[in-house]
Amino acid sequence: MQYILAIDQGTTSSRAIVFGSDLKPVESAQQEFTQHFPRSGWVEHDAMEIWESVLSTARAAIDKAGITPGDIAGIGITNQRETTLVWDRETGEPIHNAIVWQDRRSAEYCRELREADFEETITARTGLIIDPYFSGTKLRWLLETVEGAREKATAGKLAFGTIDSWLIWKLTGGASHVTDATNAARTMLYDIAKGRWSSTICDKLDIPMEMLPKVLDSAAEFGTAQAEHLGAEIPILGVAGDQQAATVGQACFKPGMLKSTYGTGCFALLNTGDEMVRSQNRLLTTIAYQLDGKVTYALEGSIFVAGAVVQWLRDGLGIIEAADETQGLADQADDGQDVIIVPAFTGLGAPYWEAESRGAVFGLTRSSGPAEFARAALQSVGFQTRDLLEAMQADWADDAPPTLRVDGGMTASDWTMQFLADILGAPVDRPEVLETTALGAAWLAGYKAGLYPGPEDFAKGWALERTFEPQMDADLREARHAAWKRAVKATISAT
Ligand SMILES: Nc1ncnc2c1ncn2[C@@H]1O[C@H](COP(=O)(O)OP(=O)(O)O)[C@@H](O)[C@H]1O
Ligand SMILES: O=P(O)(O)OC[C@H](O)CO
Repeated sequence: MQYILAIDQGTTSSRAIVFGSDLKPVESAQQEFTQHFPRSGWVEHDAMEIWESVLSTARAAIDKAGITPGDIAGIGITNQRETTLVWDRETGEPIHNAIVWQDRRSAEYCRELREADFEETITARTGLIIDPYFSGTKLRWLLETVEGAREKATAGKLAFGTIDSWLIWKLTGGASHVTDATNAARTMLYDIAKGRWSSTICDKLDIPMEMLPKVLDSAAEFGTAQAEHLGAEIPILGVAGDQQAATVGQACFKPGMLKSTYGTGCFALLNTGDEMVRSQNRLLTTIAYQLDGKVTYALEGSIFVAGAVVQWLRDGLGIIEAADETQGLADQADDGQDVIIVPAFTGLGAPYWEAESRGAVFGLTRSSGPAEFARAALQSVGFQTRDLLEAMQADWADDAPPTLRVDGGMTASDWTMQFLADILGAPVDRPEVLETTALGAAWLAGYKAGLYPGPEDFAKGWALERTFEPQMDADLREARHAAWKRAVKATISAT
């Protein structure tokens, strides 16, 4: 038994990576799947398509690695978080498409909850703020909207899950309905201090608790994948939301360590140890990981659009064919123009939390073109990160600003990483392994299987590929950031 299979089910693609006993990736496979946008601000996924993409990438990675499935000691699953699914326990059929984390359809209900003065109750228990981002109000929408759903749910016939729960259910042939603490922490239904589902919140949102999964540690026995799926019975031993798995993969095990992941969105997590830091700056308090029954907390800043702005250049505007063309274009942009894109396509996340804002472009001239759009798109990611980190430093003031460890698909862009260092005025560390999300999930499973070392020795294996040092003049940096803040303000007031 010398391998671990990591399944990384992301917002735009599913990936499977086989890791060896030395924690190095052996082979991988990846598959994109369909994004459904039925209305403005709505985003859905077909849960069966997700399941099939996971199955086929997992099989392909095992095939490519040329290993015997029986030699896999365990499976680690990491997933896009908050995305909400309800399925029928008897038939195993989803009752509706999955409602994706980016989806804003429950914005109106969130406003009602806030107006009913329920935010304090939610924040005190879950560490979150009221926003359509989290699963709770999406789940309520499904129960209210899908015919017969509420009656069936009350009768215990329906199961709710985030994508980890769905994949475990499918892999185990319906034997396990479970999740881990990091995923539970994103539902807006879970009490992160008490470590259990909150009946107060479920009552208020009218969610029958019968439909909620059992919550386990991030390294635990989640069930056994049936042989018909991957060629052998394989235990599922590690589960974490993708941002938490990246925190683990970046070996941010000590309080004060910070990572930021650039995929579809961008998520910065600061390890706060056993302290549940309550943000004064509209950041989230969440669970970083739960090992051996012990919870480690984090402060999180969540940005909904990072790499997605590059996808928009490609799919929406058609000005590039591939993401990596953006940096060449950005280099050609006219220094005399200051085009700013505020990519609030699905509202603004931390620290603004403006669910109903939509994107805006500022500073256009007759000669603004693809190069200026590409530069503004990449810069928007740096600007948003600075807003997050400023909020984080205000909440975690007694320490020196931590070094930022970055990962995720977009960190392949040197241009973006250099601008990030410039606008932060601080160094940015990019590790050798950019697939830290999958690595984190693999480590959780391998740790549970006894194949991988404990956190301290695992952390020693973290290797730096490159540090981006800030080069921008300080006055220019502040002027640029001030222009961005004005653009955000104007975007919000245009809602
Ligand atoms: N060279 C690049 N320059 C800019 N953006 C990139 C580059 N490569 C990938 N991206 C962006 O990174 C994202 C993919 O990252 P990934 O970590 O796979 O995301 P996810 O897990 O959310 O599906 C896409 O949104 C893509 O546009
Ligand atoms: O799929 P990603 O990597 O953009 O991550 C999505 C997050 O988990 C949403 O909270």
